[in-house]
Amino acid sequence: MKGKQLAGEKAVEYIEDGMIVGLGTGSTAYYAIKKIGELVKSGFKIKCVSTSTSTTELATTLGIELVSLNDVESIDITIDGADEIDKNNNAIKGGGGALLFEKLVATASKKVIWVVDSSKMVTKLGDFLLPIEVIPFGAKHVYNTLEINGYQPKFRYTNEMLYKTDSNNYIIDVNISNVSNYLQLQEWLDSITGIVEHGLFLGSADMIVVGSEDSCDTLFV
Ligand SMILES: O=C[C@H](O)[C@H](O)[C@H](O)COP(=O)(O)O
Repeated sequence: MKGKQLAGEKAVEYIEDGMIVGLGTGSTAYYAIKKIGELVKSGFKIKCVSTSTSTTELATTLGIELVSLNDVESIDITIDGADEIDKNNNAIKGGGGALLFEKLVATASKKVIWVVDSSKMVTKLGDFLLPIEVIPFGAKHVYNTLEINGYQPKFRYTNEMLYKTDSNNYIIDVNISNVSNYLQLQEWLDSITGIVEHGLFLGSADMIVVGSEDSCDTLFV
């Protein structure tokens, strides 16, 4: 827990007064958002774009001004978590189901900082299942395609109900531990009708802040 806090809070040091800031989702981004709340209380004038309803709720309680992604030209800096990051700066994201908005916000950002504890840094992606967001219509057919191709798909459930994203889509989690060419996998997933987005974020961060028990390292990538 300490590593997440150290990383989340460290990344906030890169925010300057007047910036437009992308707010990630999850238990590490949580610490960054709390710290941003303190900046706002101290007088910083920043506007933020949220990546999920849970982040919107947190930011609102902290008095952070939120704007729609549609209402900004670009985002100066985004701070977001990740589920796994390999040595080539490729990540799996979406454990919390926010991958679609997170990818849209990251794409619109001039600088992206991933904040993680050291357990998220891996040699190879794939211990964590890759989340794939699919529209409900025909979702079983997308599932079948993933299954036939060996990805051991699992529909995500919460409280015994199919999990629904903020866009009311389903998540299918797949096993990519046998994959070595992520670019090829990305291209293939992007080509499947019914897949809205997936949690492969290939080389899309500018900086990674890795927290451990008592310190954190900043990697510029
Ligand atoms: O959908 C959720 C996001 O991609 C999170 O940033 C990711 O799952 C990491 O979350 P946490 O910091 O809670 O481990």
